[in-house]
Amino acid sequence: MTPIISIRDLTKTYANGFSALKGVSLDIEEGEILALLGPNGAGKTTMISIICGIVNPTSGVVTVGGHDVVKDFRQTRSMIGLVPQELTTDQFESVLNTVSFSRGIHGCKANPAHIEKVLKSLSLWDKRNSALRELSGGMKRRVLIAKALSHEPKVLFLDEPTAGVDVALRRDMWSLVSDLRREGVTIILTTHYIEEAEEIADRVGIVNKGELLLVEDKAKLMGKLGRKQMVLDLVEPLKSIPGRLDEWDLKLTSDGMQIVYDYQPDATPGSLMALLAALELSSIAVSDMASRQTSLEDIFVSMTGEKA
Ligand SMILES: Nc1ncnc2c1ncn2[C@@H]1O[C@H](COP(=O)(O)OP(=O)(O)OP(=O)(O)O)[C@@H](O)[C@H]1O
Repeated sequence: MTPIISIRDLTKTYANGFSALKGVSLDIEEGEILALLGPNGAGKTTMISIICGIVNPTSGVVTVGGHDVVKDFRQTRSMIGLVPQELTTDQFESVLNTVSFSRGIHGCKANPAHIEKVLKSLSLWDKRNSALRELSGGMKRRVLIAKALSHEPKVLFLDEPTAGVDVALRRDMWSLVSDLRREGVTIILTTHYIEEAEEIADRVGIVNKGELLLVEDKAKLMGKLGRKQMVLDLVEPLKSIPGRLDEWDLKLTSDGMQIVYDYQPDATPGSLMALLAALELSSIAVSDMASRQTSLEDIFVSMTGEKA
């Protein structure tokens, strides 16, 4: 399948000499949800801004729907909806005018029915005649999304869409994302909330210091890098782990009341059962046990050395 977005050897060096992107290549398939994760300053916004034609690349080629984002700017821009981090629109304009005007800017014919549908889906219809400055922060965010959807884009970029928004808006946003995806819209989001990426993305890309460290199907990534941890609560405190349990590489908590076992389920099938049997043979009684999957957060921290 031809990717809807193709990025080849993309670099960006800003005027002050700072190298924000150092050779990124990536294909984004039509209809997928891709989450780009990375610490502050990793280069995510720079990458999005280049695809959207707001920032010029230093070198490399980016195409959207087969069109070059620099040479065919108008064509590529009309296919894209961008929800930026901040509102930069005229604060005195009404919600309805702001969103309708945005559709016009992208060269689309007026379509009041579409604008009404978008405003209703974002619970903004009742506020359509209010000036932007009269809206709460969360409602302004909704306007940003409405603007991005005004011209029925094939690709939607959400740059930190849920930073600082309340639970209700976050929930609405993700249900909107699911609806759009069902309609075939390709969605690329940047987020610091890894649980969000874990929940909604098909693929996850990790960006750090201007490089794309990996991009991988989310389930595969979790399978490959994800590990499990089993915590066993002991009936009696243990001074040290007996030598006969060496093969499991166990850790004992400082109070001696828990044994922690890190393992990769696929790589060592049956090892958990064998461990339980060996514990019994060593007369170590277990009162309870719990397992936890290594999260995307753990994977992210291990790759970038930073918290998201
Ligand atoms: N106009 C500019 N001139 C110089 N440096 C810039 C400019 N814009 C961004 N940068 C730098 O490029 C780097 C990448 O910034 P970018 O906004 O792309 O990161 P990000 O991954 O989106 O970060 P965040 O998660 O904080 O939004 C940062 O170090 C930033 O300071």
